[in-house]
Amino acid sequence: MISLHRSCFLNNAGISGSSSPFSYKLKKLPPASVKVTALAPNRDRNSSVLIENSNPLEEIKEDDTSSIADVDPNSTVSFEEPEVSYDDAASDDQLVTPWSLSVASGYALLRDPHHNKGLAFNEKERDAYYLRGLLPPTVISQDLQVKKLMHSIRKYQVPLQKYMAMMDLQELNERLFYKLLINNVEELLPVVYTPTVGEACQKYGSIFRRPQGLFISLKEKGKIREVLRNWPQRNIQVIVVTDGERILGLGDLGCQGMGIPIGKLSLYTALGGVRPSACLPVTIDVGTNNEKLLNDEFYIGLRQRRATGQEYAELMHEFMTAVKQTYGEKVLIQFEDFANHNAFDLLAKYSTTHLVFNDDIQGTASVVLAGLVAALKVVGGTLADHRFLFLGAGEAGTGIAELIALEISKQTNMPLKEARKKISLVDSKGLIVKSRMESLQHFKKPWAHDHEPIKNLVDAVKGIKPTVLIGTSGVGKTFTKEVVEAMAALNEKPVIFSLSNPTSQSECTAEEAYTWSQGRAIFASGSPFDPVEYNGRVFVPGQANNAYIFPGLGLGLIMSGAIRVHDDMLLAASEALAAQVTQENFDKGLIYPPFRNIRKISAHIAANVAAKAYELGLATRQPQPQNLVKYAENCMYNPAYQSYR
Ligand SMILES: NC(=O)C1=CN([C@@H]2O[C@H](COP(=O)(O)OP(=O)(O)OC[C@H]3O[C@@H](n4cnc5c(N)ncnc54)[C@H](OP(=O)(O)O)[C@@H]3O)[C@@H](O)[C@H]2O)C=CC1
Ligand SMILES: CC(=O)C(=O)O
Ligand SMILES: [Mg+2]
Repeated sequence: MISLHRSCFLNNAGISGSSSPFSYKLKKLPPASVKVTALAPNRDRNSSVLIENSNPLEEIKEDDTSSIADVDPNSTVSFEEPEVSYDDAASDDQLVTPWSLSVASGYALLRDPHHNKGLAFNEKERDAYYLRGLLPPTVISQDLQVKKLMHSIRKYQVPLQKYMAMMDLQELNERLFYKLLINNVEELLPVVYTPTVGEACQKYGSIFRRPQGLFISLKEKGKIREVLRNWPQRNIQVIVVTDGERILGLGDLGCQGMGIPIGKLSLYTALGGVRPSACLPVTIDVGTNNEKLLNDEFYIGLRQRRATGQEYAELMHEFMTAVKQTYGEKVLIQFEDFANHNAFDLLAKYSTTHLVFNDDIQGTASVVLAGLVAALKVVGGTLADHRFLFLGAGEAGTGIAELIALEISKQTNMPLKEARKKISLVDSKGLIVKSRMESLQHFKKPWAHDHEPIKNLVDAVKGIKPTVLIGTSGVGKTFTKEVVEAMAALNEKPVIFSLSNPTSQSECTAEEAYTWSQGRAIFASGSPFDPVEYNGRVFVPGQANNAYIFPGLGLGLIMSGAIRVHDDMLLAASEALAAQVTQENFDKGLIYPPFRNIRKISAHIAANVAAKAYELGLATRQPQPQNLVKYAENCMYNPAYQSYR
């Protein structure tokens, strides 16, 4: 018996030229004779790779379990016929082998999302791969397919329907999904990402169809390496992992948080060019404290309250260890949407042994710093000349605050402790001040300044007199008219960021920010808002979302073979992003470049991050490419269809 794996079938590099959906050259055999059963996926470790690898990012190891080079590429191959061809041929009391695999051709090829091209299969391919009759006679281009799909997606009125249509497409035809997303990124980002992904997570139990990532629950304790081996791809380069406890500003969604890693990784591919087969979404399920979900008959996760303490730590540790053992030291792990009582500790624990970063703490910090640096061109002064006030002192709030302080300290040689004094934070109990020190969580302590206690935000604005107000509270409508007016009374051009997601949790809307400040606010938000017309002028709000940063940051880490994430890399990412804002953008009120240029932006971010990795001696890919921007662009996955020989 032969074990087969589809990741080996095709070079995923997105290069033009021809390849075959078979990874070996089969002499023409009818589809039935190329059907095989596998003992279990990928247990055979003694193989090497047949296909030429032209993507510098695609490192195929000698012992890559996903290849089938032990099959003579020039021979006519006959495979053992499966005892049971189809699972549904078995009666209830018969045992079946659930992992029978078929080589992609004919009907199966049309159902293989990695190789399916639908009506774009040309005449030759239709002959070669037994597709005659399975498709109507028309052959159309990928561009026409994109046009047609956009047409149908635009017909849906309900965002969740658009989301489901996109997920269906991803499961049907992966390249078309990415082509569509890349070509229409500004229109489709709110569909596959915030705000719609939030609703999708809330309803994930009802809309769940097929697994798009790995669920690792307490039931899998002691078996996580086995679970990782069940995933069909081997050359994983990026993992986004959540435990679902703080999904956007929507709270604990347990196992249904899976929508977030899936969405983030779609952006790794579409925005950052990391190939889809290198991406692994993971949800760690330790239960949920969400009563509504626990009582929901359609809930798909463990029906128990969250495990904590040692039980939680042990599962996470087994996961982190298994990931490194399975994919090697250079696999990037992005922590996403963990609650802050775990997020900071996990980051501190694993940042010295693994290539990890926390997107909510560090990615967010990098994107916001970029927006602030760009905003200085409009409001004037240096970072050190400004005063910053945050509503929300959790992961995003303290993460951003720390990176701003670090940058001020670097720019001015001011001690970090001094730089922090320019930044104040308000949490659910009021301004963070020294007198609260004893009861503060550890990540808030550096922000406990000498100041009298203040209970509410308006009074904090009046007392601190900030030039910049940043919302990271996860609570909508907290930048009231009074708050925005207080900012506008203090500043000619108040900088106001409402970062909380999804839209329902935004501290204020773009319209509110512009209207209440009489069109003077420099505004950006975590979830997108439409342009606003105020007093005959159109303001285009920027989207201050870590989606600008993590795809390029990840690409830079991968392409340099970085082994650790360093704060200076976040500063490098931030600097590259800020440099992409043009005068034309500023003229429209934007402090971020438009997402439609995101692949170019990501290439610049990746190059800056990689350069920093080389400078810090943290890069292992040698020699350093001369032109890192070009190198980044060449590394990027291109979703154009490949021609099959
Ligand atoms: N735009 C972007 O790219 C990103 C946006 N976010 C968004 O930021 C929000 C917060 O995320 P995160 O920092 O991880 O969450 P955390 O839970 O870590 O922090 C939330 C903070 O807000 C405070 N808070 C809650 N309610 C209030 C209130 N009514 N008044 C004042 N403070 C309040 C909490 O106070 P206390 O500590 O007292 O409980 C806590 O300090 C989320 O909506 C998330 O979607 C996050 C990451 C990236
Ligand atoms: C954007 C993001 O990471 C969040 O809202 O959590
Ligand atoms: Mg997040």
